[in-house]
Amino acid sequence: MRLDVVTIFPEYLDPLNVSLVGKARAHGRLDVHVHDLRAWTHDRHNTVDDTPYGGGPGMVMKTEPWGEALDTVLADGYEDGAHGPVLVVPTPSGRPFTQELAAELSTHPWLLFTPARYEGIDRRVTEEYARRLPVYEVSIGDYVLAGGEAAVLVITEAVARLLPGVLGNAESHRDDSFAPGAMANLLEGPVYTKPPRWRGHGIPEVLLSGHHGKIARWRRDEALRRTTAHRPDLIERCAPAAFDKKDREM
Ligand SMILES: N#Cc1ccccc1Cn1ccc2ccc(-c3cc(N)[nH]n3)cc21
Repeated sequence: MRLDVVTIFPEYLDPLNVSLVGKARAHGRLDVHVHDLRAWTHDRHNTVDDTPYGGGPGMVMKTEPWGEALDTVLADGYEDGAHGPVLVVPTPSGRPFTQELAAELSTHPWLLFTPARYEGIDRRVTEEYARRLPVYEVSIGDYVLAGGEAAVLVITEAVARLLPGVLGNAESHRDDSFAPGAMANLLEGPVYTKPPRWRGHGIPEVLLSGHHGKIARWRRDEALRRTTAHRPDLIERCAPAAFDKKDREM
C-alpha cells in the first residue's frame, strides 16, 4: 500500500516512522510519502490560507497550493505505476471512522490524505478531485480537533494493522473488538500476564485452568459484560454466536 500525506505540519507525521507502521515501512509493506503543502506556495510568506468568503471566524485553506500539490503527488504516484488513489479527507463532518471503514480502506492500494488546518480547505478542492477520484470524508470521533493530522495517524494505524503480514501473529486481530466473527462488535475483555500475584491482586482462576473451552467462554462473557456496560448500542450488532446459550449451559 502507498500512502501520501499533504500537510503544513510534516513533522506531525513522524510517528509513522515508529512501531507497527514504521516496521511495515521497513519491511516494504507500506510506502509512505509525506509532503509539505508550503512547497507549493510562491510568495515569500508561503501563504496557504485566506479569510473566508461570507465573513466569519478563522481562515480557510486556499485552493491553489492544494491543487498544485495534489496534481504533483498524483503524477508522481502514477509514474510509480500505482493504481488511482482514494482521497481521504479528515473532517469533523465526515463518515464515522469504524473498523468496517478501516477494512474498506485497507483494500485500496493507494491512500492520499489531505489533513487540513484552520477552518478547513476551500470546498472546491474536494469537488475538483471528486471528479476523478473516490473521496472519503472521515471523522474519527464526535469532537473537534485543531487539524486533520492526528486523524491521519489514527486511520493509518487502524488500516496498516489489517494489511497482510503487518501484524506478527495473524490471530492478533482475529478477536479484535469490532472484527468479524463470534466476538464481532464486542469490546475487549480484561487481559492478564505474569506475575500470578501483584500487590494482592490475583488472576481469575479459569485462566490458570488450562481448560480452553472454559477460558474461551469466560472471555466471551467478560466481553459481553463490558460491552453491555460501556457500549450497549453495540449489543444488537453482535453475532448470535456471541450469545450461544448451549455453551453457557455446559
Ligand atoms: N475542518 C474543520 C474545523 C471545523 C470547525 C472547527 C475546527 C475545525 C478544525 N479542523 C481543521 C481541519 C480539520 C480536520 C479534521 C478535524 C476533526 C476531525 C474530527 N473527527 N474532529 N476534528 C478538524 C479540523
